[in-house]
Amino acid sequence: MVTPPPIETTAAAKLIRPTVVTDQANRRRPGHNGMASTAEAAEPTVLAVRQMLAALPPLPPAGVAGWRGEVTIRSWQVLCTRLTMANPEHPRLIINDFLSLDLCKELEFIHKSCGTVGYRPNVFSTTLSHLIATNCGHLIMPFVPIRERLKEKAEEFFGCEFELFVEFTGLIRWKKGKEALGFVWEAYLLRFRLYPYIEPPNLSSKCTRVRHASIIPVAPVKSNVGPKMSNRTDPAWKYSKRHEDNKFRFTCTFCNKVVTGSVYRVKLHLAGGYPDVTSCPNCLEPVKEEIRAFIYDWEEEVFDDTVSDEGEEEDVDGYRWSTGASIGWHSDDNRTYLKQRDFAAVCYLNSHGEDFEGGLFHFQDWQPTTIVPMAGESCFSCLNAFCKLDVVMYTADSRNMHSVDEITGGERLTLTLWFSRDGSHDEDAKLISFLSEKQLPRSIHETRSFLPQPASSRMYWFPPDTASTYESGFDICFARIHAHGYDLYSLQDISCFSASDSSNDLSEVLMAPLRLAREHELFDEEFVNILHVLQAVQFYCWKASELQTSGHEKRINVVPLSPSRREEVNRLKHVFLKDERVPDKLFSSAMGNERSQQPFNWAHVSAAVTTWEAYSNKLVKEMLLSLPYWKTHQSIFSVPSFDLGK
Ligand SMILES: O=C(O)CCC(=O)C(=O)O
Ligand SMILES: [Fe+2]
Repeated sequence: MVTPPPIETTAAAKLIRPTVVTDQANRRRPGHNGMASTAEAAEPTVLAVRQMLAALPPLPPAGVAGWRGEVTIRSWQVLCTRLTMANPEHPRLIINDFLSLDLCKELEFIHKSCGTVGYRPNVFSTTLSHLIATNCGHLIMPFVPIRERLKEKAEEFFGCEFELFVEFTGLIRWKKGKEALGFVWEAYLLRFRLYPYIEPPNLSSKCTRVRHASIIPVAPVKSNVGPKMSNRTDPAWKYSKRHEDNKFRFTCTFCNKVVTGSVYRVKLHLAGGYPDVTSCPNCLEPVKEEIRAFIYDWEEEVFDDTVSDEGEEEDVDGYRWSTGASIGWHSDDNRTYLKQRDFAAVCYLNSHGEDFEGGLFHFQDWQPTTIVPMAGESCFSCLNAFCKLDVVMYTADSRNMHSVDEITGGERLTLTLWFSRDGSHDEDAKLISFLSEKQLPRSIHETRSFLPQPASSRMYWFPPDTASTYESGFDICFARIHAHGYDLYSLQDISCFSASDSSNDLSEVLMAPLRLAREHELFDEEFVNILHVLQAVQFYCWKASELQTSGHEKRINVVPLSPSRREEVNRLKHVFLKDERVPDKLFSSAMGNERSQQPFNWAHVSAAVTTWEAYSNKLVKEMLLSLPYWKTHQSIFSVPSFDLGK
C-alpha cells in the first residue's frame, strides 16, 4: 500500500505557520510568557485568512478515484480548517485521528475499572495520582506517550517549545442522570471540600446558570412549589415551619432550631447523622425512619427515567431539575486557583450518537462553533462550522470561552489535560514523588504486585453524600460489576450487617476476598477485593472478542449457588446497591445494557483473569524500568525500549 504524503508539508499549510511561531530567543527570557505577541509574530487578520483561502486551489472534484483524490480532498479540508482557525484572537487547534480506537478502548477499560465519583454532579473521574494511590501506578503507562504527543502538539502550535508542564491528566466521564438542587446538590457541596476543583455555586443566586454544574437553580416558577416533592407529601414540612419572610429559613418543631437553606436541610437535620447539619436532639425515632424512607424513595424516582419524560424538568423544593452533566460558558482558568492553566487538550474517547447523546462542545466565538466528539474520527465536514474530531486544544483564557451541552443519554468519556508554564504546577514531579513513596515491588520478578487496593469507600459512593451512613446511594464498583450481570459473594461472615449500618465495616467487606456469582453459579476463583473483581470483569468486557476466538479451554470450576449462599449474595447486594435497577440504569450504555452485548462463558472469564494478569505484569515491569529515568529527569516520558533493555 502506498502511504499518502503528510498533509503538513503542503505549501499552503506552511502559510499558516507564522501565525503561531514565536521568537525562540524571546521565549527563553525569564518572565516572557512565550505567546506570540502582536509585535513579534506575523498574525493573520481575518482579511489575510480570507485572502489565503481565496488563493487556495479549488476543491478537487468529488469522486476522484484512488487515494490521491481522497488525500487531496482531505488535505484541502484540513487546511481550510486550520486556516479558518488560525485566528490569534482565539488560538485553538483541532486534530483528527489522534488516538486509535484501540487506545481509546484501553483508556476506557482503565476508567471503568479504576474510576471514582467525580468532582461535580454526574461526573466520574480517574486521575493519575488516584491510580498510583490504589496500587495501579502501572496503569499510567498507556497515558505516557499520549501526554508526550499532546504536549508536543501544544508547544508547537502555541509556540512555546520546551516550556510546558502537564498540570493535570484525567479521564473524565460525564453521564446523564437527574439531580435536584434541593437534595443532591448540597451533598455535593460537602464533597467540594474534599475535591476543591471548583467553587460550589452560589445557592442563592437564582435565575443564573451555574457554571460547572448540571443544575440550573431558578426561582420557583409555580405558585404551589414547596411542600410537594414529586407529587408526594414531603414529611419535612410536617415537622418544621417555614418563615414567612424568608423561604430559606425553617424552624424545627422538635427542637426550635432555625435551619437555613432548602427543605432538604431540614430533612438532614431530622434524620440526623449528616456532617455539617446539626442533628435534631429531640426528633423521635419513627419520624427519623419516615424521613429516611422518604429520602430513599425519592432517590428511586431521581434515577427512574420513567418518572418524568417530558422536558426532564420538575420543580423540587423550589428548584428546577435538570438532566446529565453539562458546563455553561466558561474559560478553563476562571478561578484564582486555576490561573496557572495555560492550555487545555480534550481527547474524545467515545462518540456522540453511538455512546452518548448531547454533550456537544461549543466555542462562543470564531470557528468551529460546534464540535461533535468522535473517537478516532476523520474530519469530513469541517468546511461548515461543525467539526467531528477527536482532539481539541485551546488556550485556557477568556479568548476561548466554551461550553458543553448536557448529556441526555449514555456516558461521554474524555481524556483531559491542562498545561502550564509554571513549573511549580508540574504534575510529573508530584506523580514521581508519589510513586517513589509507594511500596513498589523491589524486583520486577515479584509476582502479583499489580493487585489493586481500593481507596476510601467514599470515593466510590454515589451520590457522594455522607458515605459514612450508607443509607442511600450505592457503590459504583459494585454497580458496574452488577451491570455486567454478576453478583458478589463475600468470604466473610456478613450476617450481622444491615443496609442502614453506619459503620465503616461495611466497606471493609469490599476490601476483603470476594467471589463472582452469576445466576445460579458461583465461580470458584478468589479475588482479593472488589477492585480486583472489577478489573477482571472490565478486562473481559474490553477483550471479549479476542478471548472468544482464542480457543482458551482451561478447566474452570463453577459450583451451584446454594440457597444459603444466594441469601448472602442478596444481602450484600442490598447493602451496596439498595435497589439494583437504579445503578443498572446508570451504568448501562446509551445503546443498550452492557450485559446483553456478549454471549457469556465462564471459561472466557477465567481466560480474562489470566490475560489481565499478564497485561498488568507487563505494565508493572515497564513502569519499574522507567522509574529511575523519570526520577533522574524529574519528568514522565517514554523511555526508549533500547534503554529499557527490551
Ligand atoms: O469535555 C469537554 O469537551 C470540555 C470540558 C471542559 O470544558 C472542562 O472540563 O473545562
Ligand atoms: Fe472547559
